[in-house]
Amino acid sequence: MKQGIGLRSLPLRARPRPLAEGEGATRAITSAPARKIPAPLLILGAGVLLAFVPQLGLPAFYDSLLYLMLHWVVLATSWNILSGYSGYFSFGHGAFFGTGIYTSANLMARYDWPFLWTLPAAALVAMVLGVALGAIVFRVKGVRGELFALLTLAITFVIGTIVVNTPLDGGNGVSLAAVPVPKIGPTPSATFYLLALAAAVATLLIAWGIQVSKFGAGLFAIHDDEEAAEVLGVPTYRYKLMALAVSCALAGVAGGIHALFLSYVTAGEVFTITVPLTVVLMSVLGGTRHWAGPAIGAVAITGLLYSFTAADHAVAGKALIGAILIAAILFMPDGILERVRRLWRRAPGTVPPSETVPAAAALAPAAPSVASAAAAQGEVLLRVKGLSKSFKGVRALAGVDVEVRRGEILGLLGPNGSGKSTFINVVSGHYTPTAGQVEFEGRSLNGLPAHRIAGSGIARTYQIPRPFGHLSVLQNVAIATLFGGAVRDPSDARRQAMRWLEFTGLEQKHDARPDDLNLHQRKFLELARALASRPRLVLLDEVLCGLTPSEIDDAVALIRRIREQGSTIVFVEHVMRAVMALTDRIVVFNHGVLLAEGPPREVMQRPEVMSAYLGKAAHA
Ligand SMILES: Nc1ncnc2c1ncn2[C@@H]1O[C@H](COP(=O)(O)OP(=O)(O)OP(=O)(O)O)[C@@H](O)[C@H]1O
Repeated sequence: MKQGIGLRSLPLRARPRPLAEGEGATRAITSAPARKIPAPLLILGAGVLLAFVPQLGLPAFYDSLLYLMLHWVVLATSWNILSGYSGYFSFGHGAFFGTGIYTSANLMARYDWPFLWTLPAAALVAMVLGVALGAIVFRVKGVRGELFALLTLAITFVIGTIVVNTPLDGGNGVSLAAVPVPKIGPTPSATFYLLALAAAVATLLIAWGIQVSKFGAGLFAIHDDEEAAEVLGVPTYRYKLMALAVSCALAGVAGGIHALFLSYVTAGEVFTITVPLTVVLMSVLGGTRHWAGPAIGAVAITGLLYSFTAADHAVAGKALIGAILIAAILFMPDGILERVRRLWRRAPGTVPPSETVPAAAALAPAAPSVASAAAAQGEVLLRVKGLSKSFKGVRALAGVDVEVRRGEILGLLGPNGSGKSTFINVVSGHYTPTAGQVEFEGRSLNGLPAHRIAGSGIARTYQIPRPFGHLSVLQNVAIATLFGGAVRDPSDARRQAMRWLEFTGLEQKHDARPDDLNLHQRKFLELARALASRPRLVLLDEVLCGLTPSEIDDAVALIRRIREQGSTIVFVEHVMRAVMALTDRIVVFNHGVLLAEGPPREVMQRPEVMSAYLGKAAHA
C-alpha cells in the first residue's frame, strides 16, 4: 500500500495526471503517485467533518436521510469489493445483509445482548456464511457471470426461507422496540447517523486499502482474465474468498445497525431483491473500478429518491431514477467517476500521459537478469515422465517423457493437434494431467495449483495473447512482477515492469491499453509479462505465429537475449527458420506421443518426422 517514493522526487508535472479507466485499481503498482490529498486522509477528514452534523441541530429527518445515504455507501462499497474489483457480480448481498440484521436482532431480542456487542457477531456470521458459500462456489470453474449472479440470488431466497420458517423470525418478525438505542449522539437518529458514518469511513478505508494493494491488483487481474491471473501467480481462489469475506462482514455490520434502526424486522422485507439490485445500480452508476465509485452512486441515488419522497412524488421519483440510470448506463458505461476523470484529463493544464515516460525510463537500468542459470547448464531443470492428458475421449498427450536442461532452448514441434499446447498447459498447471509426473528442479509439481507452479519459477505465454484488457501495458507487467517476481513494494514493481518493457521495446507504449497494440506488440507484452515474474523456465507457445518476417527477426533476437539472461526456454513453434536459428535440441510430438528427439537438423531429416511434419516444414 506504499506510495511510489522513487518517482515522487522527480518534479515532472505541474499537475497530477488523472487516472485512466481502471487505473486507480492498481495505482500504487503502476503509476506515479499524484500530488494530491491522500485518499485515507480525505476519507478520515470527511468523516470528522460529517461527525459534527448532529451538532447543527437539524431536524431528525436530515439525520435519517444522511443515515440512509451512509448505510447505502457501506452496502454498495462492500458489494464492490468482491463484485466490482474481481468481476464476480453477486446478487446475494441481501443474504449477507439480512444475516447481519437477523443476527443482531435475535441477539438483542432473545439474548439481551447490548446492541453494539451484536455488531461484531453480525459481521462474523455473515462472513462465515459467505466464506462457506464461496468455498464451494469458487471451486467450480464455470460459475462466473450470470451463473454466479443467479446462484447468489438463489442463496438470498434460501436464507430468507430458512429464517422465516425457524424461530429466528417465526413468520412474525422480530420486534426491537424495547431495545435501548445507545447514547452516542444527542438523539437516537443522530446515533444511527454516527454509527453509519463510522461504518462508512471504515468501509471506504478498507475499499481504498484493498484497491491500492497487491490484493487489489490480483482482484483486478481476476476481473479481466482469471486463468491468466492464476498462471501469473495470483492465488485466485484465496483472493476471491478473502474479498467475499470482507464484503460479507461489512454487509453484516450494515445489517446489524439497520436492525435497530428499523426496530421491527421481517424476513419478507429483508430478503428481497431490493438490496442486491440497489447496490449493483449504485456501484455501476458511480463506477465499479474505484473505491469511491459506489459511494458516489449511493449518495446520488439515495439523494434523488428522498428529494422526490419529500416532495410527495415518490412514484415519479422512482420513474425518473430509472430513466437516469438507463441514460447513465448507456452514456457513462464506466460510471460517473470515470466520466468526470475523462473530462478532467481533457482539461487544459493536465499533462498527457506520454510525458511521464522519461520519469520511469530514467529510473530503469538495463533489464535484470532472469536467473543465474547459465552456470548450471546441462542439469535437468524440468523432467516430465509418462505425461498423459485426455479430454472426453480425445487423447491429447499419451505418456510423453521430456527432459529440459537448464540454460537450453528446447524446440517443441509437431503438426497441428499433436499436443504441444496441451503439454504447456499441463506443465503450467492450466490443466491437471490425467497421468504422469512433472518435476521442476527436483520437486514434483503434481497437484499444485497454477499460481504455485508460477511461484516455483515457471512462466508461460499464450498462443493468442491474453493481456488484462482494462489495465495499461505497464500495469499488465507490474502485476507479473508483483506476484511472480518476489517484489513486495508496488512502486518497485512498477519500476521493474518498466525495465521489462524496455527489454521488449514496449516502453513507449507503457500507458497504452492492450487493445491499442498490434499483434506483434501484444506478443511482446506477453513476453514482458512472462519475464517480469523472473522465471527460471519460460514456456513460449507460438510467439511467432501471425508475425511478419521482419517481426519474426525481432522476436528471434529477443528470444536470444532472453536466453543470454540465463533463462531456459521451451519454444513451441511452427516457423522452422526460427526453430533452426534458436533451438539447441528439439522434441517432436505426433498424436500426443514423442516421435523424435535430438539436434534440430538431424531430427528434421528423419523419415518419420518428415512424414508427420512435412506439410509444415515445407511450408516454412
Ligand atoms: N480443452 C480441450 N478440450 C478438448 N480437446 C482439447 C482441448 N485442448 C486440446 N484439445 C485437443 O487435444 C489435441 C491436442 O491439442 P493441442 O492444442 O495441444 O495441439 P497443438 O499441437 O498445440 O496444436 P496447434 O499446433 O494447432 O496449436 C487436439 O486434438 C485438440 O483438439
